[in-house]
Amino acid sequence: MNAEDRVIVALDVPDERSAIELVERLEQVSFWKVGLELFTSTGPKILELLKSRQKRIFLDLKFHDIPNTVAGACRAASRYGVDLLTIHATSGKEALKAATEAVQVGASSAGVKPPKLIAITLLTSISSRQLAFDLKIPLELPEYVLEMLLMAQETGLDGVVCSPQEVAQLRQTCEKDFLLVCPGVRPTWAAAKDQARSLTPAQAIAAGADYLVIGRPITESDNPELAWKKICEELAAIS
Ligand SMILES: O=c1ccn([C@@H]2O[C@H](COP(=O)(O)O)[C@@H](O)[C@H]2O)c(=O)[nH]1
Repeated sequence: MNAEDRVIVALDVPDERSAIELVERLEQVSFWKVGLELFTSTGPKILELLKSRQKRIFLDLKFHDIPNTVAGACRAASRYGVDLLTIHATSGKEALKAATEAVQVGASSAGVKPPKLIAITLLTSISSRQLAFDLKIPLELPEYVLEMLLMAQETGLDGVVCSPQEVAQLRQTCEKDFLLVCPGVRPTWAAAKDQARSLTPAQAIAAGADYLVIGRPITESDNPELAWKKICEELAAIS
């Protein structure tokens, strides 16, 4: 895979028009992430628009609910023929198992390939301090993230979302084909904003990430084409 095929750009915009404008500007981007804002605004139409342009799609709806409800949501989402789909690991083992089965059922009922189902371990906006003091989790952050990964592995998921800071440690615990997808990626020239556990694109890939999710450093740049080009050049330099 080319280095640039490992970059998923987060299409965090408010409506269909802004989304299409960006997709047309960044013609070379082959993998787009549709998240809560855009999907809530446009519904599944945005997925059809991306598919008609032969783009791969990460549908990042971060399901978090009881087993029966996440299973229903995963069945429905898997009918769209997307490539990646997310659920929170904190939904629990029963919900993760139910979701794993549901993606197969949903995809086969629509005659499409099932999405890779990946679990959010710990949002990349959460720091060690917040984990301890706000969420009251009595584990060190790397240990907590590892526990979430082990639960995802045990319940048959295809991978996890984690911060680039945990990737090297997690890679040692999982098979090569278990996906490690990293948001919280920041080139040296971009502001961290609300991301608490970041590394640069080159550092994240070198640490073992399969995919990087990058949004605002590209989409909020005055020159998104140049931002994309700089990230691709940074990755090409290490491959
Ligand atoms: O732990 C997580 C899970 C998902 N995200 C999503 O990734 C992008 C990151 O966007 P930036 O603009 O590069 O910060 C965004 O859509 C999040 O919803 C995450 O950041 N952390």
